[in-house]
Amino acid sequence: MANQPIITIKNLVKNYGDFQAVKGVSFEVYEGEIFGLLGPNGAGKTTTLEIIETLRDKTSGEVIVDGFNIETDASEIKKRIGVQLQAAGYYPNLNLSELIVLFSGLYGVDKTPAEMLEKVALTEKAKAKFKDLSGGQKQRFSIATTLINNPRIIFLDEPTTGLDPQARRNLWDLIREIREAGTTVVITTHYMDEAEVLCDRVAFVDGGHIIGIDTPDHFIDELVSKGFERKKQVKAANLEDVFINLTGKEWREA
Ligand SMILES: Nc1ncnc2c1ncn2[C@@H]1O[C@H](COP(=O)(O)OP(=O)(O)OP(=O)(O)O)[C@@H](O)[C@H]1O
Repeated sequence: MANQPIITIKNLVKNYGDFQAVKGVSFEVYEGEIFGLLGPNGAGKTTTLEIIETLRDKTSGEVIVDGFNIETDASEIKKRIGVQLQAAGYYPNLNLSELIVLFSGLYGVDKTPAEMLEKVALTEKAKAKFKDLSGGQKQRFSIATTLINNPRIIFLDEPTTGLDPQARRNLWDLIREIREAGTTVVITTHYMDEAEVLCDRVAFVDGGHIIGIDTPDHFIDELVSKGFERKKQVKAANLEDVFINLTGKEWREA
């Protein structure tokens, strides 16, 4: 089946005063894929995402999301996407169930806390406050809130930063499940091992430009075909494997 673009970006530019953070980037995200935006700090990833999410104005260029133009149909785009809130958005006196009810009301949809919390393995935490969750649980809850409006696309900005290896792997499974259920996922991460196992395609962003876009496999094969060799002998396992092996595969923070 041909790849169907669900996001199309053409010549996107963002200036902050005299500084050009995004310098004319063009790319497509295909329907049903996990698409990664990778690159060093300050490369322009978050700025690009926030423009697509309708949270930030562009300076110039064209952004089409699920057939809608960001200039004329931002409200249609908002209905079709799920965006993670900053932690400050979770009213401290409400528990997870109450927060789901609140967000469902804001979106005008009829979602029960039980069904949303079950999706992210937080059923047991229905009465807990957001601030009392572990790092992994906070991320899972925040992903649950992106799904309330049945979005066509969700955007996850560094969702696994600061998580332990088990919580990280658990989040990968959750993200894969969301994709399997038909939602396109756009993610940023600084962990290349994560991008390699999770993303169908990745774009490398540097200095406001896209400097490469392909599947992780193609990027790696191309580098190897140019004669690249790792300096150090790679062992059959790494320290993360040791961590998982010693502490057990089950994550404990459910
Ligand atoms: N509101 C703003 N005003 C001025 N400059 C900004 C603003 N927001 C971001 N920038 C600058 O734009 C550039 C791109 O920032 P952006 O946050 O998009 O990068 P990023 O790739 O997401 O980085 P990180 O990996 O650190 O999250 C940086 O140089 C940043 O300092």
